[in-house]
Amino acid sequence: MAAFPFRIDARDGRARTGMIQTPRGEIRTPAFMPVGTAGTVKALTVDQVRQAQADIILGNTYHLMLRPTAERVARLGGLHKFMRWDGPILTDSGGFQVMSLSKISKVKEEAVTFQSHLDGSRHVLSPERSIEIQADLLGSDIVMQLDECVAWPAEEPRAAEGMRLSARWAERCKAAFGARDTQALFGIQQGSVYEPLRRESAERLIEIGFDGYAIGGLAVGEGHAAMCEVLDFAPAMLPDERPRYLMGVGKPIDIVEAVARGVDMFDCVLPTRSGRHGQAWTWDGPINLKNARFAEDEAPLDEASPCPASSAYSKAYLHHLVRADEILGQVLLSWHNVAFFEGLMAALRQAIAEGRLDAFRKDFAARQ
Ligand SMILES: CNc1nc2c(CC[C@H]3O[C@@H](OC)[C@@H]4OC(C)(C)O[C@@H]43)c3nc(N)[nH]c(=O)c3cc2[nH]1
Repeated sequence: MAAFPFRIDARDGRARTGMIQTPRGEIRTPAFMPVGTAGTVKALTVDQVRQAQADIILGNTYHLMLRPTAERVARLGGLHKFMRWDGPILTDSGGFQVMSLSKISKVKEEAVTFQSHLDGSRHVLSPERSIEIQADLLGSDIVMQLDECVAWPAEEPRAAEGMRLSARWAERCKAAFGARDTQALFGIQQGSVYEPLRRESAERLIEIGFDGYAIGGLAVGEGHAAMCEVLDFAPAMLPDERPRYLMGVGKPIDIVEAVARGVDMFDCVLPTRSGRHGQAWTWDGPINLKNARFAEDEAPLDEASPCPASSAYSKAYLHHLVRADEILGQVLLSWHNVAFFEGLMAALRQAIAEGRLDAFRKDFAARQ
């Protein structure tokens, strides 16, 4: 197992900024990872994703094992070659998607069994099978353990049951992963909103030993305030010298507040999903280009941005594309949004490096 070197260059309170060194390139932290669920960051080419300043993207076991199947991706040279992305890829283990997407899923000690949401075919996802798919077949650089993300709200006994199953699966994932030295394996902390359970989860993961530690079980409907309450104690339970990844988060304000509480890595479908629906994220909060007020607004979304989608096209044109349901509207807004999220991360890294994160947070919150 390769503990990719993680260099922390500066700290501001609990926040850190630095860099994770991987065999396929560097990841500047705090980092935002665009989601490429089925082997594509939806509506964007990998060149546009790279130009938007993303260092790493996400792939997913659940989607790719169903279509085109992980074996086919392997026969075609692995996920990087298949989708022409030459930077690092992090893959999620599939547990979360089985629970949220598939039909008739059953969680047992041995494995999760489920029916495909595409054609109803039956599948089995065990810790060992998830590691095989991610590490051997897709060729992911950062592999996530298979876990059970318990739905929110969860009573403490149910949360404890899911957390302990995830801890046992963490052990099996570590054993299946073995001593690979060019790929990393991350454990996932569970325990819902309960501090004692989060602590037990962290202790069990540290005992097993991982290259990085994710905070799972959040961004599942609890809302911003409840998420921040958990983040007031959960990240600090994880090793300070390893990367901390908050799964599925989030809106810009969620990211800012989680960075301030010690989180280093984020993923969310929001920039691409909202872009496909006409929404553009800006420093003054989100706007929807479908709105008539943009019909003759000749200004671009952000003329200071290096991303052409943000600085070269008028809002009037984007308004037209969205109203006409033109594919280019989805492309340009997805591109702008990914560039905006990466620009937010760059601003956060700079604020931490200069010791002015609190001022940044206050100013950012006031403008949303
Ligand atoms: C949105 N809120 C949210 N997402 C979560 C995830 C999945 C994150 C995956 O879901 C997609 O984001 C919706 C992303 O696109 C793909 C590529 C499908 O994978 C990413 C989680 N994953 C695991 N293994 N365990 C968790 O406790 C967990 C919690 C989450 N909370």
